[in-house]
Amino acid sequence: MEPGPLSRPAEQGRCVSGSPSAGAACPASLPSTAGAEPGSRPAAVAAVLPAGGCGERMGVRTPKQFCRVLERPLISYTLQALERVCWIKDIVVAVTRENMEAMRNIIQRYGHKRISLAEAGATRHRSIFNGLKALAEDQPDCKLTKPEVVIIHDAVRPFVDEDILLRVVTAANEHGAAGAIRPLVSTVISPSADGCLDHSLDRAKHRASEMPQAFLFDVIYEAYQQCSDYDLEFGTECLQLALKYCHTKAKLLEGSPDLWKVTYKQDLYAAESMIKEKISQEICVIENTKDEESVGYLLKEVLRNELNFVNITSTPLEHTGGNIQNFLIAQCYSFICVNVVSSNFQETQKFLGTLEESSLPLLYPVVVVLVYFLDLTLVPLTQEMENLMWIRELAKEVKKRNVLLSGLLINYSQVKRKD
Ligand SMILES: Nc1ccn([C@@H]2O[C@H](COP(=O)(O)OP(=O)(O)OP(=O)(O)O)[C@@H](O)[C@H]2O)c(=O)n1
Ligand SMILES: O=P(O)(O)OC[C@@H](O)[C@@H](O)[C@@H](O)CO
Repeated sequence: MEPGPLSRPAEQGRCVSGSPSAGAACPASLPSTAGAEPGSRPAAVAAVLPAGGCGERMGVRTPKQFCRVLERPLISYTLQALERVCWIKDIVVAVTRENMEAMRNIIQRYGHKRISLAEAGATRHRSIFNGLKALAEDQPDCKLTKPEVVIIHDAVRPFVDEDILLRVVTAANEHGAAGAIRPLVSTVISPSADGCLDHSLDRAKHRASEMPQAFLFDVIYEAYQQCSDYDLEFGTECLQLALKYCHTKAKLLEGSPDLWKVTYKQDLYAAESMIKEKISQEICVIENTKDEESVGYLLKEVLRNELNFVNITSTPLEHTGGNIQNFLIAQCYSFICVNVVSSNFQETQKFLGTLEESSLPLLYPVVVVLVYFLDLTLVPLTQEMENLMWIRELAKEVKKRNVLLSGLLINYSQVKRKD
C-alpha cells in the first residue's frame, strides 16, 4: 500500500471518519424501489463488512480487498457503494491489526464517512462476529448504537446497489433474516470417498448464496454468541447460523448478476472493465462558444447518434469553473473540451485546474479529451503541433491527480464553411 496522508488514530469500534450517519440527509420516506419486499424499512440500519482475509485464491501478496482497480483499492468501491445509501447509519469494517493503518489511510484519502473499524478474526465468521460486537451495546468498548437491522456484506463485492440493500433489509425486518441469491452457473455434485461421482444436485432446485444479507441484529448476534467453534472455524453461511441457532428461516431474494465476489485474479480484470463501463456512461461536451451552430454542438449530436447507451450533455466552458459539483452529482467523469479555431488555451487550462482541485478525480479517473479544430490551410501542421506540445507536458502533470488528458487535432477548413 502506498503511504497515504497520516490519518487520525482510530480506536476499535470508534467512528474513524465523520460522525455516524453523516452524509446526505436521508429522505423520511422509503426510496422508491420497485423490487422492495412488502413491509417497512427499520429506522436504525448498520452494516458489517468482513475485510480481514488474505485473498489466497487471488494469488498475489496484497490481500484482494486492498488490490487496486483503476489505481484505487477495491474496498474503497464497496465503501462508496454503501455510503451512497443514506439510511445506513454506521459501517463497521473488520480488518486485521496489521492492515488497520492502511485502512485508515484509504478512509482518509478517499473521504469515506460513517466508517468504524473492528479487528478481523482468523476466519470470516470470526471477523463478522467481531464486527457485530462493535455494534452490540453489551460490549465494554462499544462506541456505536445498536441497530435494529444489520447488513452483512463482503468487502470484496463492490457492485451492490440500494435496491438489493433495501430489499434484504426490509425482508429481514419482517422475517428476521434475508439474503441475496443467484441461479447456479455450474451444477453442484457430491463426490464419493474414492473421488468419483456419488450424486449431483438438481441445479434448478438450488441457488448460490450471495451477499448482501441482512438480519435483525438480535437474531444474528445471538446466533454468533451460540455458535460452535467448528461453525466459527469452517462455516461460510451466515443464513445457516440464523437457522441453526435461532430457528430463523431467511427470506431469499433474487439479486442481480453484479453481486459476484472478487475471488480470483480474473475477477479484478472484470471489476475494472465494469467500472470503466459504468463511468463512461456519461460524457460532457464542453464548448468554448454558445453558438448552437458551432462544430462543438455538431460533435455532440454526432456522439449522441453514434453512442447509444451514453448520456451526452454539454455546457459552455465559462460555466464549468464553479459548477464542478454539478458534474460530481451527475457522476460525469468523461469530458470532451472543444476548441474551435482558437489558440486561446487559457480557458481550457482553467477548467483542467478546477477539475484537479475538485474531488471529482478522487474516486474515479477523469478522462478529458481536448479536441482542437484548426484550419491547417492557414497555418502549417508542424507549427500547430509545436503550439500544442503543452498538452503533452500538462497530461504528465494532471495524471498524478487521476486526470487522464489527451488531445485530438482536427483539420477544419473555414473556406468550405463559407460556401
Ligand atoms: N479471516 C477472514 C477471512 C475472510 N474475510 C473476508 O470475507 C470476505 C469473503 O471471503 P473470501 O472471499 O474467502 O476472502 P479471503 O478469505 O480473503 O479469500 P481466500 O479464501 O481466497 O483466501 C472477504 O471480504 C474477506 O476479506 C474476513 O473478514 N476475515
Ligand atoms: O466462502 P468464502 O469465504 O470464499 O466467501 C464467503 C461466501 O461463502 C459468502 O460470501 C456467500 O456464499 C454468502 O454466504
